[in-house]
Formats: sequence, structure tokens, C-alpha cells
Amino acid sequence: MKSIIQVENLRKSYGQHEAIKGISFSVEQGTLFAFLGANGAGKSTTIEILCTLLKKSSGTININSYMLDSSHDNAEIRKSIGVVFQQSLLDEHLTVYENIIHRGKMYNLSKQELIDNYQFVSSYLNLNDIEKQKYGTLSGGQKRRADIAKALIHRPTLLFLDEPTTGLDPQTRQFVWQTIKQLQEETNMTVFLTTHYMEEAAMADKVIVLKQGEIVAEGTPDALKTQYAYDQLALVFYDFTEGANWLQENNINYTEKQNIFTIRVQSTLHALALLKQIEPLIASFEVIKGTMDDVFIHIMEQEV
Ligand SMILES: Nc1ncnc2c1ncn2[C@@H]1O[C@H](COP(=O)(O)OP(=O)(O)OP(=O)(O)O)[C@@H](O)[C@H]1O
Repeated sequence: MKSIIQVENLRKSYGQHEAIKGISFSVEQGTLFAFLGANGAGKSTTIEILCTLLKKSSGTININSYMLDSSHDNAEIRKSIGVVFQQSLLDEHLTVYENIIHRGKMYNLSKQELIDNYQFVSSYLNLNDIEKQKYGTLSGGQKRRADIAKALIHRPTLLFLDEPTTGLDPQTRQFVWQTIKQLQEETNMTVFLTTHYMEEAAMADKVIVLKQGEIVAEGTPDALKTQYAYDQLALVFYDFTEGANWLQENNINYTEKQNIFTIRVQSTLHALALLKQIEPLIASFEVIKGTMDDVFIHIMEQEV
């Protein structure tokens, strides 16, 4: 698979403070890439540099075969990317349609391209019900739909989304998320996303975790879960004391809360082996799969 973003030894300082400390990574074309990190880790700084809005201190960045900061290449990079920031840049007094068409004209699209592209974004983002409404009068979720439509009007090959679903109600979050996934899968667009929602990161093809300006973990959600999260087996015994004794006699570590015994297991198969042995004693059980939340918490607890 071809890399659409290649970052080598990127550094960025604000005065004395080094916010990005020499990070390197690549993003494959057509994939969904999630960039995670606690507040202040350097996610926005990195995105702003990649989007040509902020100057890097050093390092090399190649986007869509263009070299960032070399003569004419930043203009080419801007043409091939769409960006949705946490703060919207649309005009409150214009309608959604006017805002998006205005944006399209900035890319010098022909009249026919504007019509075709507007239809394309409208079909993905259901703009019909809001296109005649002034942007300033929209709800938070409707604004987000318009923001994403604006970022897509020139049909970019790479879409940057900085926390696209923060502050949205669950239903709108789901809509925005499904739309992003659909666009990525149906149009082979690459999506570069920052998010605080771990269940969203779990759907990415690749995840990078940033901590204090350094990459501290990188891989597919499954690989990260295998490395940093673990499955648990929750058990309820017919007889509390008998169950506790069995676990102690078999040297199995557990925690107990409200009569539920929780045991850390290496895998679902390990849980099954244990269940076969203990079956006569248990009233009920549940295998709890490791999540991306566990991954994030585990990584954040580690020293850099
Ligand atoms: N303009 C600036 N001047 C000085 N320091 C800055 C500036 N912008 C960001 N920083 C600092 O750089 C570090 C990285 O900030 P950045 O906004 O990139 O983090 P982030 O991971 O996007 O955080 P969040 O999740 O809160 O948006 C922080 O310590 C921040 O205080």
C-alpha cells in the first residue's frame, strides 16, 4: 500500500517549550488513521503543521508526493487536503449552501464541478434539510455536517478531522462517524483523525498514541489491545467461600466486589480452560474483552 503521509523526525518548539520531539510515522492511502493523546500531547500542533497552517521547527514531511515547505508544494498540498477543525470557520450569516459553494469557488472549481461536487457532499451529509438555513442558526450537530461538507467540496484525497465528534449527542456522533467511514471505504479517501473517544479509535486501521510530544505506541487497534489490554473473566459462585477457596488453592489472583470475582486471563481460550475446571461451582460468568480504553489508560500510566 502507498503512503500518503510520511513524517520524518518532526520537531516543533514554541519558544523554549518543545511540543513535538522528533516524531516519525506514515499513513497509508485509503486508510483511517487515528492520532490519540491526552490534552496537550501535541495532536493539534501536528495536524496544523501537516495542513500547512503552522511552521515546523525541523523534520521532513511528504504529503501526497509533495514536500511540505518546499517552494510551490504547500499550495499543492492544500488542494489535496480537507480539514475540519474543532472551531468552525464558516460564515454565520450565509446559508449552508452559500458557505459551501463559496468555499468551492476558492478552489477555482468550474460551474459543473461545483454542481457535481455539491451533490456528492450533500448526498453523504444529508444537506437537503439544512442547505437553505443560515449557518449561525444551526444546531451543533447540523453545523458539524456543514463543516465536513465544506472540507469535502473540492473532493480531497486526504481529510483531516480534529476531534470531529466532540460535544455531539450520541445519535449525531454515530451519523458523523458512519459518514466518515462510508466516505473512506467508498471513495478510498484517507482519513486522519484525532479523537478522545476510544471506541472510535478502535475502528481505525492504524493508531498512534502521542504523549508529551513523543510517540509512545503505534499499531492496529488489535495489536495494541494484545499488547496493552487484557481480557477478564467475571465469575459468580453458588457458594462464595467455596469459590474463593478454589481460586486460592489454585493460586489464581482475583479481585472481588459485590460477590463478583474478576480474574485476568491471557485470552478467551484461557478463560474457557479455566471455566471447564470450575464449572460445577459457578452460577454465572462473563468474559470481558480488553478495550481501547484499557490500552489508552495503560499507556498513559507508563513513564515516557
Ligand atoms: N501557540 C502556542 N504557544 C505556546 N505553546 C503552545 C501553543 N500551542 C500549543 N502549545 C503547547 O504545545 C503543547 C501541545 O499542544 P497541542 O494543542 O498540540 O496539544 P493537543 O494534543 O492537541 O491537546 P488537546 O487534546 O487539548 O487539543 C501543549 O503543551 C501546549 O500548551
